[in-house]
Amino acid sequence: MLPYGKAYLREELDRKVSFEAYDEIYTTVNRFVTLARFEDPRFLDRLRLAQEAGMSAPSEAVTAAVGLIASSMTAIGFIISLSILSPVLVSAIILSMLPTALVEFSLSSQRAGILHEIAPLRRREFFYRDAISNGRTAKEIRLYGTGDFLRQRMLEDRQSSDSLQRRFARRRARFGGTLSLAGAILAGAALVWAVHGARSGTLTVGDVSMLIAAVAGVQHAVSELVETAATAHHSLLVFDHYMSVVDSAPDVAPPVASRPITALSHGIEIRDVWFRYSDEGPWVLRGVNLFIPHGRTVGLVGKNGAGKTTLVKLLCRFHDPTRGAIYWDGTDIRNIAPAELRRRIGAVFQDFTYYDLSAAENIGIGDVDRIADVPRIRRAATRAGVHDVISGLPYGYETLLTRVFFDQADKEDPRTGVQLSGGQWQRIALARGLMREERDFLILDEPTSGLDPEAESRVVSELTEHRAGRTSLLITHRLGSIRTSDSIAVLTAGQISEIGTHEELIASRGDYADLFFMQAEGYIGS
Ligand SMILES: Nc1ncnc2c1ncn2[C@@H]1O[C@H](COP(=O)(O)OP(=O)(O)OP(=O)(O)O)[C@@H](O)[C@H]1O
Repeated sequence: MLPYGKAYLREELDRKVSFEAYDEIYTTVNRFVTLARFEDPRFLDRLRLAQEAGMSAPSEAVTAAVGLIASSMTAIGFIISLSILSPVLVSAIILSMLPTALVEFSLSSQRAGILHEIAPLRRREFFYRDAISNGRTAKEIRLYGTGDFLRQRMLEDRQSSDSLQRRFARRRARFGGTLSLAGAILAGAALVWAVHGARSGTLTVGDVSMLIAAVAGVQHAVSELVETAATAHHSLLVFDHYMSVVDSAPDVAPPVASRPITALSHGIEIRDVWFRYSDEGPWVLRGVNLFIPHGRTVGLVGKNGAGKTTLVKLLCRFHDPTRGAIYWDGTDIRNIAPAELRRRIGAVFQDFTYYDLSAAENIGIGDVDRIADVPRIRRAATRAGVHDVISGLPYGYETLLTRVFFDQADKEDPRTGVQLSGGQWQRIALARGLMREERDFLILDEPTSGLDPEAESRVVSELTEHRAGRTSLLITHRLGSIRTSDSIAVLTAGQISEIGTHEELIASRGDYADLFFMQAEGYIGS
């Protein structure tokens, strides 16, 4: 009864500690305001270690602490009984354990170091594993026949991490073997001494048998004590990775002068903004100046890699400008709490997210406070031209947009989840961005790139109507859908090279006009 009760309590303690650690780590990750840490491989390695440590290290440390108390008590008991017979032998045994202790502690540090070393390998291994077994990559993998290539890469990484661990295991076995041999020699010497004592009459036969038992007992108890202490040491070292993540400093400096954000009334000004992703990297934005007046739509066009999406990231404050600043009605956005700023922005990103959730949740998540606001969700879906598609799904808005999960209620129903087409998904993402009806600033980064011409024309006219009187930034390569913008800016290699209305830019015969006519020719022929 008692062992079962003890095991239950231990497991319950493990569950509670792991749950808290699990919660804390993801709460910390959610607190990161910018994308910088998510783009830093060193941080991602630490996060992976912290995730593992958060799961195992707390319970290991608890086990080790409990074990430490138990083995200390056993060791003390044996030491007392042996010291009655031979205090010198006790001292010799304890001294002989010192090298073991030093070696064990050094090995536990090395083991923690190896975990750090293999973290990038493990992360890559997970990437390959996920790519091979993920429904979203299955098409390409099959078409290009890359399954074995990825599996090979995965196994290579696994072999590299295995070989690091094997090297450590061998070192440990070598040291452990040598120390055990030294212990056996010491125990042998004690036996010889005891036999000699019995012969000379200083020890009785009873003393000899007790001495043999006590030497073995002390050696076992002390080595267990050392091993448990080393395990605790290792758990603490690993736990350090966890602590370094949960204690991470905020990823943006607190505002110099925090200002409350007010409804946009004048406009958003990007003033001499320079940006590069790292100190060594090339400049992506090189002194961008752009004003987005309140109530107007500014279109932004430019070649691939010109820096359009980067500018969007700065507007949402996923990164801060390296030089220059962005002003919201004259207030530097670095002086506005990021969450407040983002509450006023609605956005549709080029690389939007596919959530394995229902259609309603996939849209409602655009304004999580209104995730249950069905009329608003339907309105957003209608504007994005996806209402009819959703209405035709087996469970309408409640249909899961994934074949990865079962909805408990429909476990037996093959219609439980559906897969949408690329363009339908894009309209879902657009609806998500339109959930924030009263937001001040709408950013649309390639919102119609995957739509068929009919859907595009419908969505463009819906969006034009929706944008009227609202402040928005529209980025697209489809110049036909940008011509109704109040003004259009051309971004060339990180700088605004042209700005004006569609008519002005066509008349000036610059890059925009070239791009526009090139596209138009593609449709009507030359
Ligand atoms: N996270 C990143 N780290 C480093 N460089 C990046 C990162 N994201 C983008 N870049 C680089 O910044 C430059 C601008 O990229 P950006 O995505 O802003 O271009 P874009 O104008 O939106 O292009 P597209 O029309 O292809 O979407 C590119 O050279 C790209 O390689």
